[in-house]
Amino acid sequence: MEAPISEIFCSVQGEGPHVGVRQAFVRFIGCNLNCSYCDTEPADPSVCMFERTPGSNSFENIPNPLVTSQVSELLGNYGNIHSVSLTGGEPLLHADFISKMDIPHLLYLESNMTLPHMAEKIKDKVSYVSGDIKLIDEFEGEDLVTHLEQTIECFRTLRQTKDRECFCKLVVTKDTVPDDVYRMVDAISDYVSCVVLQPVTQNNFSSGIEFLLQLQKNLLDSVDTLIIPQTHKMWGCL
Ligand SMILES: C[S@@+](CC[C@H](N)C(=O)[O-])C[C@H]1O[C@@H](n2cnc3c(N)ncnc32)[C@H](O)[C@@H]1O
Ligand SMILES: Nc1nc2[nH]cc(C(=O)O)c2c(=O)[nH]1
Ligand code: SF4
Ligand SMILES: [Mg+2]
Repeated sequence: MEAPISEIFCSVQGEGPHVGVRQAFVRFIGCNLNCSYCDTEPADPSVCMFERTPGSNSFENIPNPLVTSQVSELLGNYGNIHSVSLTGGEPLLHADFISKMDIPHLLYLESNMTLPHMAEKIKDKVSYVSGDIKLIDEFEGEDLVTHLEQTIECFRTLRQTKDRECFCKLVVTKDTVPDDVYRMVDAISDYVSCVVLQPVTQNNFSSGIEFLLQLQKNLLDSVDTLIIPQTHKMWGCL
């Protein structure tokens, strides 16, 4: 089983309720969405950039695609990691690969939650689910209804259980519509431990602090709600 991977590195989780834990990251190539705010540039698909020494900014180029045993071997270079973040791009596009991974670490899935059938394939392999609600202007009309239904189905499939932590992240921009947030959070609140409002990181987003605090105040009536920015960008780690 093989997959195209853009980078493998060891850093510190910069987002969500586990900010600060030491994690290895496996970033898969390819995404089924096109979020205007996406901070992940399309990589050179021919190579996987592997940072052997965490924080060294020194990368080895490994030809793509990689097989699962290669990923296991590369991850063996990192000690004392809390979990392995499977991200991208959209990792659920590579659910078959993920289902075949065999590593002695907990798996932390970072997903846009739009591929419920793929989620079904790995629901018993992942210990942490960081699921986004994508309130993006890519969808309208019937497509929007389908998108939101698939998101809810994904959260239902990957919901919090005694063996799997599941929380929701929602990137807040100046275009975020409060009622859309309240409606979607209400639909998935039974499946998650908490909701994280993640301020978009981009040059022109006005601080929006009052807006964020109002959203949090209203969401706290129904679900634990945190405001956590992308912290890795504050100190420049990967
Ligand atoms: C790059 S995505 C990859 C995983 C998956 N495709 C997703 O969107 O959840 C990882 C996380 O970064 C967040 N993100 C991407 N660009 C961002 C930005 N400009 N500001 C804040 N969060 C951002 C996404 O919302 C997601 O929670
Ligand atoms: N440090 C760090 N934390 C992260 N949390 C989610 C990330 C992602 O791109 O999926 C990410 C990332 O790219 N770097
Ligand atoms: S789903 Fe994730 S990787 Fe895909 S465009 Fe949106 S933020 Fe970027
Ligand atoms: Mg990132």
